[in-house]
Amino acid sequence: MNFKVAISRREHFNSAHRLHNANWTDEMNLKVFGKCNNPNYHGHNYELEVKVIGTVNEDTGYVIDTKQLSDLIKEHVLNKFDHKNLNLDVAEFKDLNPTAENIAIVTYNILRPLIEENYELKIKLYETPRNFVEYPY
Ligand SMILES: Nc1nc2c(c(=O)[nH]1)N=C([C@H](O)[C@H](O)COP(=O)(O)OP(=O)(O)OP(=O)(O)O)CN2
Repeated sequence: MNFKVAISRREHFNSAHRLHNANWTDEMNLKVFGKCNNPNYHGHNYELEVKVIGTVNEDTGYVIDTKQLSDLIKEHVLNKFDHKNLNLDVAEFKDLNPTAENIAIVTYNILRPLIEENYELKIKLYETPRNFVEYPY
């Protein structure tokens, strides 16, 4: 029997960032991004949920081992983002605004090749307890 199940792993990381569009004036940046444009950067305690949807393996009873999923996230995402300045330290955000939306897309693109091809992958990222994004939607 092919049972399709979604399994998720939650991790967290702390990063600094600044929302800024280099093609705009300072005034425009301040108008659009407000306090998030502060040149001194600011930090968030991000909560990351990685969901894998696939069929349950009859031998293991797993879609994917959560330990394996956690290790993948830690090695490939958290090592890159945790306790880093996203604008300055992370190559993916050199020319990309580190909004919650873009962090979720970058996370998806990092993990997608590492998850079995015929499994679905979904990212949910909480930037604050009240602001979160989902990709793909
Ligand atoms: N579409 C987006 N909008 C905003 C983003 C984003 O990434 N995508 N980011 C920010 C800020 O970086 C940050 O998330 C907002 O911080 P803050 O206002 O402190 O957070 P809260 O909304 O949770 O705090 P309140 O106290 O509820 O205002 C802004 N917009």
